[in-house]
Amino acid sequence: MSVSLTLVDLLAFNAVLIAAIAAPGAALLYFVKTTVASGRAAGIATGLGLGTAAALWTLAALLGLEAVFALFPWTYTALKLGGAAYLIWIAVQTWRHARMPLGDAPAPRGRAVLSGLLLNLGNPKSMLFAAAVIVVVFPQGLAPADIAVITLNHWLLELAFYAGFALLLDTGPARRGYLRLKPVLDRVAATLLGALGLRLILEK
Ligand SMILES: NC(=[NH2+])NCCC[C@H](N)C(=O)O
Repeated sequence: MSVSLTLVDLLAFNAVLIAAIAAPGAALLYFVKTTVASGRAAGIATGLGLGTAAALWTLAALLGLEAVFALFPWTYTALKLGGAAYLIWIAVQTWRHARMPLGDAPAPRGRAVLSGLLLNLGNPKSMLFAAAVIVVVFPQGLAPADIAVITLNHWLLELAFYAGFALLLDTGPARRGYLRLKPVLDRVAATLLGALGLRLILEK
């Protein structure tokens, strides 16, 4: 027999999720950098990619797919190494372009969506995190409709968070400050992204 999802369950899930999205990490750093450098449309597109990947990890966890990681640990390792390589690649590109002025042409949005998607798909910890939260927050035996509601809720929350944050960040002073300090800020961002990539490789 399936039990039903309550509003309280969803609110609890959303509270944990907001804390996770807002916690500083590679995704947040990349989102902030893209928004300040390329504007709100590019930021929102990046958030769309990040949020879609994160919601897919939650869907996977709701379907119990973390068992795949337990059965075939190499799938986890492969995803993690792919994610790490991608982060390090972004870090190298960011470092190399640090001294270049920003072009007037805004970054293509399709690319921003794809970057966000790849960045969070290469973070298999997302699924383990979602699985752990789901076990605590939701009752056992969710119906397919509940699974759809939770996934859609997660996706919309991600979009709302990144869109709202992009609007807050994309201001004249933030952009002028960034442009003035671009060579330094890009290298700091590149170093942090590279370090996060290395940490992914080294951690158990
Ligand atoms: N729901 C998410 N967007 N999760 C991934 C992001 C985790 C963390 N905020 C980071 O910046 O790396």
